[in-house]
Amino acid sequence: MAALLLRTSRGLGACLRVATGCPSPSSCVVAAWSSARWPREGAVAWRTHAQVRHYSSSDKLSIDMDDKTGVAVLKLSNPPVNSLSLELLTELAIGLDKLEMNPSCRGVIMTSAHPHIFSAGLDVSEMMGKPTEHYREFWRAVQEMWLKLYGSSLVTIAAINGSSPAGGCLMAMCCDYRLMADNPKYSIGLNETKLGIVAPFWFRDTMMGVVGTRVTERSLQLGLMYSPAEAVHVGLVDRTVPEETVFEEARTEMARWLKIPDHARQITKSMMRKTTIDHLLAQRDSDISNFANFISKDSIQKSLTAYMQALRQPKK
Ligand SMILES: CCCCCCCC/C=C\C/C=C/C(=O)SCCNC(=O)CCNC(=O)[C@H](O)C(C)(C)COP(=O)(O)OP(=O)(O)OC[C@H]1O[C@@H](n2cnc3c(N)ncnc32)[C@H](O)[C@@H]1OP(=O)(O)O
Repeated sequence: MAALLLRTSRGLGACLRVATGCPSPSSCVVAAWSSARWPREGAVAWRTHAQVRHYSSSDKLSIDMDDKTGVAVLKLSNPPVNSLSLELLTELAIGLDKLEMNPSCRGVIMTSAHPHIFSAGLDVSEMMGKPTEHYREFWRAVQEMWLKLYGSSLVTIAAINGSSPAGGCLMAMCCDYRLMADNPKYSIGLNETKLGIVAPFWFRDTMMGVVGTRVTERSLQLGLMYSPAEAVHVGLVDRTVPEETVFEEARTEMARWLKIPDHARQITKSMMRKTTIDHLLAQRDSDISNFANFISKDSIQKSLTAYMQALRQPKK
C-alpha cells in the first residue's frame, strides 16, 4: 500500500523512477515503461471480482474498467461543454494514474458523455480574473493531465463524438489513435491564437508528433479548426466513422491494438514520446511561471474577456 500511495501521490514519472531505481526523469523513461506493468503489490488494491468496475468518484468523469477485456472507458461528463476545469483536470490525472496502476488494464477509450461536444478545451473562466497562485495551480494541473495521458503506457484511443477545440484537441492528440464522428458540424484543432493566446511548446510538440511540422506551423499560427474530413486529410484524425458507430469502432480498433504484445508496443511508444515528455519535465516550473505571467497581463485578460463575450452572443 505504501508503494501505491507513493505512486499515486507523486505521479507516474516519479513513481516509475522509484520502481526502476532511476535517478532522473530524463534517463529512465524507456526502462520505466518497460517495467511499469510489473509492480503488482500496490495494484492489488484495484483488483475486483466484478467484471466491470466503476473507478471515478467524480460526477464530471466516469471511468468503467472491464477486467475481462482489459479495456477502460473514460467519459467526460462536465456539462454544458466538457470544459477542463481545475477539478476535472485533477480527476483526469488521478483516474489515468489508477488505470496505469491496474495490472488488468491494457487500454483506455476516451470519449464524451454528451453528444456534440468532445471537450471545449481548457475552462477559460479558470484563466480570467484570478490570483496568480490560482493560475499556477491550474497550469500545473494541465501539465499533470498531459503527462499522464501523453505518457500513458496503455493503448489510448479517442472516440471523438463532437467538437474538440484547443485543450480538447490536445487530449485527443495525446491518444494513440483518433476516430471522429463524420458530422460536418463538428470541428477540431488548436485555435489558441484566435483567443489571443499562445499554445505552449508541449502543445506544439504533441501536434507535430501527429501531423508534422508544416501542418502544425500553419494550424497554430492561423488557429485552424478542421472539419472531420479535413482533419483526416491533414492526419489530425485517423479516420471518420458514422456518428452512431464511433464508440463501437473505437472498441474494434482497440482490439486490433491489443493484439500487439504490450512490452514491445510500450517501449516503442516511449521511444517516440520520451524527448517531448523530458522537455516539459525539465522545464515544468518555468513553464508554469511563463503561463502565470502571460495570462495575468492586462492585454491577455482583455482578449479572453472579448472572446468569452463573443461566444455568448446568439449564434447566427
Ligand atoms: C510566451 C509564451 C507563454 C506561454 C503561455 C501559454 C498560454 C497558453 C494558455 C492556454 C492554452 C489554452 C488552451 C485552451 O483550451 S483555451 C479554450 C479554447 N476553447 C475554445 O475556444 C472553445 C470555445 N467554445 C466553443 O467553441 C463552443 O462553445 C463549442 C463549439 C465548444 C460548443 O458550442 P455550443 O454547443 O454552441 O455551446 P456554447 O458556445 O453556447 O457554449 C455553452 C456555454 O459554455 C461556455 N463555454 C464554451 N466553451 C468554454 C470554455 N472553453 N471555457 C469556459 N466556458 C466555455 C459558453 O460561454 C457558454 O456559456 P453560457 O453562455 O454562460 O451558457
